[in-house]
Amino acid sequence: MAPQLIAGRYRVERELGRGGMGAVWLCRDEMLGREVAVKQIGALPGEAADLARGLREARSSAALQHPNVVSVFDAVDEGETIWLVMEYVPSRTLSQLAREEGPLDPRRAAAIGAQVADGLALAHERGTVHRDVKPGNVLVAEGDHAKISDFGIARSNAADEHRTQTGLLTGTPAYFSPELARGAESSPASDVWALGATLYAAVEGRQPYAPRENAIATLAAIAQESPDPPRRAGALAGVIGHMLDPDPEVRWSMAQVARELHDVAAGGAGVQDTRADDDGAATQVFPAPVPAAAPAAAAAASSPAPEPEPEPAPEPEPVPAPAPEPGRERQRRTTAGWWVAAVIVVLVLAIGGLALLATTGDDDGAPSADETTSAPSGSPEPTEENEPTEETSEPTQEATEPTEEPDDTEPTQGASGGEAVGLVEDYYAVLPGDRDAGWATLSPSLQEQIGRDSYDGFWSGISRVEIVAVQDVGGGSVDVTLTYDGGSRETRRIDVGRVGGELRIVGDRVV
Ligand SMILES: Nc1ncnc2c1ncn2[C@@H]1O[C@H](COP(=O)(O)OP(=O)(O)OP(=O)(O)O)[C@@H](O)[C@H]1O
Repeated sequence: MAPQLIAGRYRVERELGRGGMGAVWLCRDEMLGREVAVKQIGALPGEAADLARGLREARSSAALQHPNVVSVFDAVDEGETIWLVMEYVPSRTLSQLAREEGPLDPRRAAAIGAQVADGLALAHERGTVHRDVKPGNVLVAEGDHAKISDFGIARSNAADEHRTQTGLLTGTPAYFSPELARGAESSPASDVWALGATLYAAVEGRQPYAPRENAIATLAAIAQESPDPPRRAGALAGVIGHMLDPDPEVRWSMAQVARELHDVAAGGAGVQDTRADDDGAATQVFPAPVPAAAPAAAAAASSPAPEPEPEPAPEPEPVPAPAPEPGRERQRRTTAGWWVAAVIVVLVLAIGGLALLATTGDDDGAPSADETTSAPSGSPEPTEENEPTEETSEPTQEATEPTEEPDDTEPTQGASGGEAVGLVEDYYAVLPGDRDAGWATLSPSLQEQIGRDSYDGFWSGISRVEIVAVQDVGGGSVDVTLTYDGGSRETRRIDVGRVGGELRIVGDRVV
C-alpha cells in the first residue's frame, strides 16, 4: 500500500515506477515546498549494516553536483525501510524511450551517452563507482537532457562491491562486464562497459548479450564471448567497441568516452576500433563505418545531430575488417573454455549461499512499472518481446551525414599555407581554456553546423590539447595531429579561408 507521509516530511503524490529494490514515489517535500522522488529501499536479509553503509555513501554522493547526475538530497533510515530522497526528473528512462520510439539514431544516442559519461566521469574522478549503469537508470528529460540515476547503491572505490556481506550479488547481470562476470570487483572500467552496453542496447534495440535462461547463464556468456558487432551503430560503433573492450586495462576511461561521444554527437565520423588480438594483428571488432562523404566533425567542428529520416533505410553494414574478421575475437574468447562458467557458478554458490540478487527493472527492456503498474518483475531475465523492435526505421549514415560540399551561402577566399598553419596553431593555443576565442575562430556557417552547446560540451571534457604535428597540405588546408589530455591522439584536416576578410576555420574533419 502506498505510504502517505514519509519521514514526516515527504507527502506522497503518486508512484513514479518500480525497480528491483522497491518503488519510487513522487512526493512533495513539505518543508521545502518542492517535488522530490523518493525511493524505497527494502533491507535485504542480514544486510542492514551494509545497507546503512551504502546509504552513508549515498549521502556523500549528494555532494556530487552535476547537471547529468540525479541529485540525492537525503537518505532517511526508518528501521526496516530506508528512503532515498532524490531530485525529481520528469522524464522517461532510456529503455522506455527506446521501447516507445524504437532504436535510437546513433548521434542521438551519442548525445545522451555523452551527458551520462560526463556525470560518471566526475564520479570516477571523485572515487565513486556507479555499479549499476543501465538504460533503466538513464533518465531522459525534455530536450534529451540526460541524467544518470541510482547512485544510491554506488560505493566508493574502497568499499565492498557487487558482493554484499551475505554474498548477494547486486547489479544487473546483462550489463556486467566480463571481469565482473568472472568475479572481479567493480571499477570505473566496469561502469564504462555498462555504459557501452547501454548505448549498444539503445541503438541496436537489443542487449549485447541475448537474454539467457537465468542470470548465471548470462554471466557465463559475458565472461566467455564477445557480443555481436553492432549493426546499426554507425559512427558510434567504434566508440562502443572501445567501451566493450574485454580488457579493463585497455578499455577507455570514462573521460575519454565522454569526449568521443560528444564528438560523435556533434557529427564526428567516430573512431575506428583497431585493437590488437593475441596474434598482434589489428582486429576491428566493431568497425566504425565511415562514409566517403562524411565531413567528420571537428574538435567539435561538425554538424549537429541530423533529424532521422522518416523513410526506413537499409541498415548500415559494418565495414569489413581487413584480415581477421570481427568474429575472431569472439571465437578466441569462446575457446577460453567452459571452465569460466564453472568458476562463476562455484563462485556464486560459494559466496552467496545460492543467492543471486539481480536487479531486473525496466533496464533490461522489461516494461517499467509506471507503464504496467505491476509489482517488480520476479523474472530474472527480460524477454525478447520487451525489447524495442528492430523494425523501426533507421536512417543510414549516408542519409543523415551532412556532405562535404562547401557551403555556398558563405563566400570564402582561400588562405595561404602560412596563414592556415598560423591560424590553426593560434586556435589550439587558446583551447580548451578560452572557448569564446576558439568559437570566434570558426566561420559562421561552421558555428551553425556545430552549435555552441556541442562545442562547449566537447571542450569542457578536455583539460589539455597539444599539437604534435602540423602540416600544410595546400589549398588553405592543414593536417594537425593532436593529443587530448596527453592521451588520445587524432589527426584532423582543418580548412582555413577568409570570411568577410577575416581568417576563419571553415571546415574540419578527422583524417
Ligand atoms: N529521480 C527520479 N525522477 C523521476 N522518476 C524517477 C526517478 N528515479 C526513478 N524514477 C522512475 O522510477 C522508476 C523506478 O526506478 P528505480 O530506480 O527503482 O528502477 P530501476 O533502476 O529499474 O531499479 P533498480 O533499483 O532495481 O535498479 C524508473 O524507471 C523511473 O521511471
